[in-house]
Amino acid sequence: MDLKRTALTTLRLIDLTSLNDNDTPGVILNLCKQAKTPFGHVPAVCIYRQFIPVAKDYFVANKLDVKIATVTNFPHGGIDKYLAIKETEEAIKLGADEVDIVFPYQALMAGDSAIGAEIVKKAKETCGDKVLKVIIESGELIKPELIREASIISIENGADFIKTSTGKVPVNATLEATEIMLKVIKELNSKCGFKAAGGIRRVSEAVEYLKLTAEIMSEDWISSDKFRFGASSLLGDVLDVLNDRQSSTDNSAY
Ligand SMILES: O=C[C@H](O)COP(=O)(O)O
Repeated sequence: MDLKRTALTTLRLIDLTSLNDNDTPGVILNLCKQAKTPFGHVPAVCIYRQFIPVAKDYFVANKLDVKIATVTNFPHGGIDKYLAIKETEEAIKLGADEVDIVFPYQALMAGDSAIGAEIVKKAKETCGDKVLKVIIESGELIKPELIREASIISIENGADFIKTSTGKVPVNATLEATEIMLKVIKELNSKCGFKAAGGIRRVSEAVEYLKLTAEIMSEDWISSDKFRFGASSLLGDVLDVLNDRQSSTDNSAY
């Protein structure tokens, strides 16, 4: 696939993200305006839940089918299940189409796998037919066996997607974690999707994730109902490539 086609594929997989403490309704409105480009629109925006109404109003008024994702139990993946579920309920009430919940990864590292299973199960019950993505924070889990375990627990308890990272820790999406997570999805013969998030800023990086995913799952598997990039600045590079401003560092394609 040439670089432009790869950029177009990438565009159709981006959860365009703004999760900053200084976000305002104006910042989020601006993000929503960027969701539609001359080359098509991204599948979703990912924002804090207090901004869901702003985004919803904008997409409804502009008749745009861009999903609204938000985050809960974010970013630390605490073990307070009541809080995690209350936040998830609030998100759904506010109109979220997709909830990205942080798995209690620190509890798992300390040997407690039960709380993760419980939170994911209850969160999926709360989401109903809305999409639940479970952020396992693979860069903190570090060990392959823990990344595997968090992925398995999430999938077995109802995750619609497993997601690498919050974007708020030193190590975010990596190809190593991606390989482990995709192999779990495959092994379990699961319908679960995958989201690589945090630190992916260029088409030349995105292409490596697409190549790996095509190798493990197949090229046909890669569509927005199964694969997403969570990214705050990847769209800029995608548009540079599509507009012939070709800023992506190399000519990788897959
Ligand atoms: O879920 C998405 C991440 O928070 C975005 O991270 P990024 O700002 O490094 O692209």
